[in-house]
Amino acid sequence: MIRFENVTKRYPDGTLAVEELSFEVAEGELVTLVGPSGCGKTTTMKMVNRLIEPTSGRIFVNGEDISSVPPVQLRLRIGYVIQQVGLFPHKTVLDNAATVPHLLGWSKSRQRERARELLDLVGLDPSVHGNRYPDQLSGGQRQRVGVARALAADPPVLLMDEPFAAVDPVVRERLQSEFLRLHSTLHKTVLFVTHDIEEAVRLGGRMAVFGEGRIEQLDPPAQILGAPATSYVADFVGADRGLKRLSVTAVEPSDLEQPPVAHLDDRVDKAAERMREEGARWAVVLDDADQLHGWISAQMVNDVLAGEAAGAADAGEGEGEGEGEGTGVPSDAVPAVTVRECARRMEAWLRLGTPLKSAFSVMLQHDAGWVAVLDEADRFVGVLTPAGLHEALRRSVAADELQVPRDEAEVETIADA
Ligand SMILES: Nc1ncnc2c1ncn2[C@@H]1O[C@H](COP(=O)(O)OP(=O)(O)OP(=O)(O)O)[C@@H](O)[C@H]1O
Repeated sequence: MIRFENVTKRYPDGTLAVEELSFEVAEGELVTLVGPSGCGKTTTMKMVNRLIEPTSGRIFVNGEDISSVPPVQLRLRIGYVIQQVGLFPHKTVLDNAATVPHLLGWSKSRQRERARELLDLVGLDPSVHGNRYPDQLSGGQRQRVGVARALAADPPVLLMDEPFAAVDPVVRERLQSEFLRLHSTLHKTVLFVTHDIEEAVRLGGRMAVFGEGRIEQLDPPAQILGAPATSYVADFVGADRGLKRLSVTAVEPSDLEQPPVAHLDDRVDKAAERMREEGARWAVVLDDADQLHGWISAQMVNDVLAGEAAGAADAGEGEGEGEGEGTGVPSDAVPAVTVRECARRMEAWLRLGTPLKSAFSVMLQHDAGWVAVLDEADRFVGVLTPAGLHEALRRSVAADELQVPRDEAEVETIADA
């Protein structure tokens, strides 16, 4: 959708901002451009809508060499969002959002309708915010209007230059999530410039790490963090790249452990037997529909059984029956207690595909040594433990290096030595 062919930009004062840049962004792809200040990210982006003309080389948008497309016409096809939104202060939010449809000569009612639709899409209520002026909005709301305006004429390409840099971290994270949601439904081709590696990692289907005037690596974030192509990239993404990688590595079935499973209506002594056989100290408890209910521990079961046995022994005293082993009562005198009566609820769960970072956060939040993992249909598929999480991360790095699926990557641990 966007293709750079040997593009160089030298400014009139001799500064070489971009040198022999060649790369391609596929239709519907979101590529983040990240790198230190002055490395040429903005120059690269502004050449796509001809705010800056290359010194040499060619740029294609949707197969068309843009040097032959008049800039104004080109810009109507390319949405553009910048850090200092640049909303017209004397125009209402609705009129700002309708800027491009207005330029395209749409009827007034169609412009309005589209502006309302877009405001809604970016999470602003048109009936509340539509008639306000930009200075009556928060910074985050202004950015949303900027995104709405860029999307109004449904351009296939979106250029975003540090669009969320001026808002506080909490609002930024929310805007990022909303933008990801938007991107997953609208499938625009997006070039997104940012200083912030976390943002580049979170948003980018691929991320382009810029060195001086050139791309050092253009790969999915997980690969950049796991297998940086050069020492420059490794330094740039930082020594904590393993931690950053947590947010782009998804929980997969091969990361999970399979503890014993008990159902609510099972007898606890049977569940205890299963735990004993598998050498486990606890079991996951599922309901009749195989959905997560919670857990039981061997200790909880033993306590219940001992309590029931003592009760039965009291009730049986003086009746002259034979004694059962250990508990002092006949085993068939122990009433059938079900798992339902001693299971505990478990709230710590997540879905397959959740990033490991969120999995870790759920573990910490629930103070749990494991979290249950469910599939799309809410069926229990296994548990993730802290050790499993660590191994998942290491295997995903190894898998990227070997270019194999994660479940085929093996890693050695000190415990194996
Ligand atoms: N109009 C200009 N004239 C001369 N040099 C320029 C001009 N605009 C940018 N540059 C230089 O070109 C280089 C690349 O600038 P550019 O703005 O593309 O970098 P950037 O990676 O976007 O930086 P930042 O993250 O700080 O915005 C820098 O050295 C910059 O000083």
